[in-house]
Amino acid sequence: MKIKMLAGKTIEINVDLVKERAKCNFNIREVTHILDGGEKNTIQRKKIEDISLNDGQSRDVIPEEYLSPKERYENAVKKSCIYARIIKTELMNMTGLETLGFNSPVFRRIADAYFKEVTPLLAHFGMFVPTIMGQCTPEQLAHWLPRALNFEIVGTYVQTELGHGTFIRGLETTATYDPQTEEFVLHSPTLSSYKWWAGGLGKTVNYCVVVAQLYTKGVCHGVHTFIVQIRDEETHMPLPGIRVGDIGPKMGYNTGDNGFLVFNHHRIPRENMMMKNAQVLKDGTYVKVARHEKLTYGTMVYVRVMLVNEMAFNLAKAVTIAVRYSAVRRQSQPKPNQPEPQVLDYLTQQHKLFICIATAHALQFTSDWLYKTFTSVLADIRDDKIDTLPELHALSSCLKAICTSDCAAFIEICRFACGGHGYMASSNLSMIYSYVSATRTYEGDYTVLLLQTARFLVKAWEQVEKRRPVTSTISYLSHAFDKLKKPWDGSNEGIIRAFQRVAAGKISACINCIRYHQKSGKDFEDAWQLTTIQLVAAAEAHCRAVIYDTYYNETIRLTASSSPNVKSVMEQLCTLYLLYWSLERTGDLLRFTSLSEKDIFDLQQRYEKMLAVIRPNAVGLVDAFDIRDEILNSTLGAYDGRVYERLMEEALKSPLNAEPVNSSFHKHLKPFMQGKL
Ligand SMILES: CCCCCCCCCCCCCC(=O)SCCNC(=O)CCNC(=O)[C@H](O)C(C)(C)COP(=O)(O)OP(=O)(O)OC[C@H]1O[C@@H](n2cnc3c(N)ncnc32)[C@H](O)[C@@H]1OP(=O)(O)O
Ligand SMILES: Cc1cc2nc3c(=O)[nH]c(=O)nc-3n(C[C@H](O)[C@H](O)[C@H](O)COP(=O)(O)OP(=O)(O)OC[C@H]3O[C@@H](n4cnc5c(N)ncnc54)[C@H](O)[C@@H]3O)c2cc1C
Repeated sequence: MKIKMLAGKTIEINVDLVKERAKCNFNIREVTHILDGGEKNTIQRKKIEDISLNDGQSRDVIPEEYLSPKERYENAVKKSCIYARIIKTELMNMTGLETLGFNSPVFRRIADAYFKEVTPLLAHFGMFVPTIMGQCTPEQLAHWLPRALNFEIVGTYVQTELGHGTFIRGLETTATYDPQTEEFVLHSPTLSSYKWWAGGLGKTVNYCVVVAQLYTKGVCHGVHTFIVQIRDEETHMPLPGIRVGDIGPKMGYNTGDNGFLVFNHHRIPRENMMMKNAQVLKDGTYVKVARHEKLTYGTMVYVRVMLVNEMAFNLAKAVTIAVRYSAVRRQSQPKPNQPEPQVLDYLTQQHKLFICIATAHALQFTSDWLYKTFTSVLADIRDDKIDTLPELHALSSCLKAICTSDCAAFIEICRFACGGHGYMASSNLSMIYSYVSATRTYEGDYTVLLLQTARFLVKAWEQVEKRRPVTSTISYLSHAFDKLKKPWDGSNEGIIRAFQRVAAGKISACINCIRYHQKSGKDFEDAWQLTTIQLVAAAEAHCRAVIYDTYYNETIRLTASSSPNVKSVMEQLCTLYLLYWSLERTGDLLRFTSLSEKDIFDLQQRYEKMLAVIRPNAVGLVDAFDIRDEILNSTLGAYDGRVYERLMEEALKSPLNAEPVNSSFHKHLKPFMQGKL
């Protein structure tokens, strides 16, 4: 151990980590600024973290794992109130911070210090408020938004039912307009129509956005959104006509009180229909306002966009833990009479971990780019231009699918990289994994969303065939008609072009397959179904080509004025990313490009050399994510590397250690061992 001063405090730091930090050849702060989107953002983030975390209010006295489900929930509610109060009273009003909004990634970061799992208010922040902002008329906005922002009401987003989550058009809850009383009657006609899953619904919220089939004058107009009060504002008792409760234990999100909701002819005022995109007049006349009917799905698009950023951060947390631990951990003896190496020195360990660092960068840059695209499409929609929406839907769908899926897979690899100790709850890797694993399913399942992107790609292909212009993210499709394969080019640009060729080749193969089935007498829907495995693969290939291109171009742009070593290390990571995926996808490259076996050999050599080049900077690179210990919440990943001390300290908190002999010994084990049971 070595003593070091950090933020005015004296702390002991593991010697190996001290050596690693001394080896780092680039300016860590500079990389932090790039990842934060500029030095100003870093300063602001740190200020917010200081305000929210320095007083220790985020910490639990007893680790959450030792609480009963009820206590865990109650503790999460208590801390949610502290967390929300800080955001509301101390942060949102600070000069320069007003524009951040609830869902700023900075606030999301702090939440991880407060909640090992999630806050029961997650859907209030993440879905209820954004739906109000996106689906209300100005008058409705003036009524509901201040109440929601001030937490006078807390809400959630209630869409999924027992019978349907994916197929929104198949939802069964009805909202039938009654012109006599100028009310909607909400009803759950079947067991499968019971609302299921919404976060915070079980016990926390008193309002919600409900997605239901709208009936007026005997006609069904499809799904629409309604603001529904479900609990009394004073007593919190469920209102008449409402049955509501918690759905029980889950793989994660256990402090999120996901709930069920059943309506028995529950009446709400006509004004509670969210009327920005469609209206029901007092006499029951239905008026469509929006030019695109899928604008009702706007909150889902928003959350899909936000989730890409969420993935970048969660992977950054996991790889910070795994890299620091791998620098501290020593194991085996490859050479006799030599000290045990740090496990980070094993090439296989570098193979597991450096791709995770690179992926966190790739997802961060892609998420920033996607968010900009999202805000520009929102501006278009405000100007009544809706032609950019399909591309945003296609992009946000595939990026949400691939980023959540890759992130979950890489977090699991981070756990593998930490051996047995990675399996300890106190490593925090299991919590991070269970949180991220759900993101692959919610807000649109992986396969379903990739098929949405595939639908867009197939249409785009038809445009390209007709020599019509297409948007920038699919402009590469036009090269698919080039007859000759270009010679293999292993430069970064060459690899990106090769993967665009792969994506175009896969889309082309899908088109051929659909047409083949149609020629053999199948209708389009059946031909589509018979091609779906390939369509998912094509959408994945397209998505990866978008990520490679974005990551590469953003790295060049963002490091244009960086110091030489920062520029180098960021470019090395980007190259590593491209080499990694080239080796992962040699089959595709052999099929669609002129890659040879010799080229694969070269790629492998370059990849392994790149691991060695990055090795001395590995700890510096995870330090550059600049994630405070309170947020990491990990015995293995803390900045000081006191891994074994922390593991032991945490173990001693187990209630089983409170007494030398547990009563079950005398009650069960002893009689059993003595043959008396
Ligand atoms: C937020 C801050 C923190 C973040 C983390 C915390 C998060 C908070 C916690 C969250 C916890 C979790 C919370 C939760 O989980 S909330 C529940 C989330 N649920 C889902 O995401 C359900 C997924 N299902 C769907 O989205 C739809 O039903 C799909 C898309 C599958 C089909 O739908 P449908 O059957 O109706 O449509 P269609 O297939 O006939 O296609 C018809 C046309 O519509 C176009 N289309 C479809 N969709 C969109 C769209 N969105 N924008 C623009 N266009 C769209 C489509 O391309 C097609 O176009 P075209 O080909 O005809 O031209
Ligand atoms: C932790 C968590 C929190 C959630 N929070 C909320 C919330 O706050 N509010 C809310 O409304 N909902 C919420 N949900 C629900 C979530 O949005 C749905 O579970 C999700 O959209 C998937 O829908 P599903 O459960 O109907 O899956 P299904 O659609 O039944 O999927 C089952 C399988 O069928 C496949 N499949 C389905 N349709 C197709 C198709 N057309 N083609 C090919 N394959 C298909 C899927 O790929 C999947 O493998 C939450 C879920 C979880 C896990």
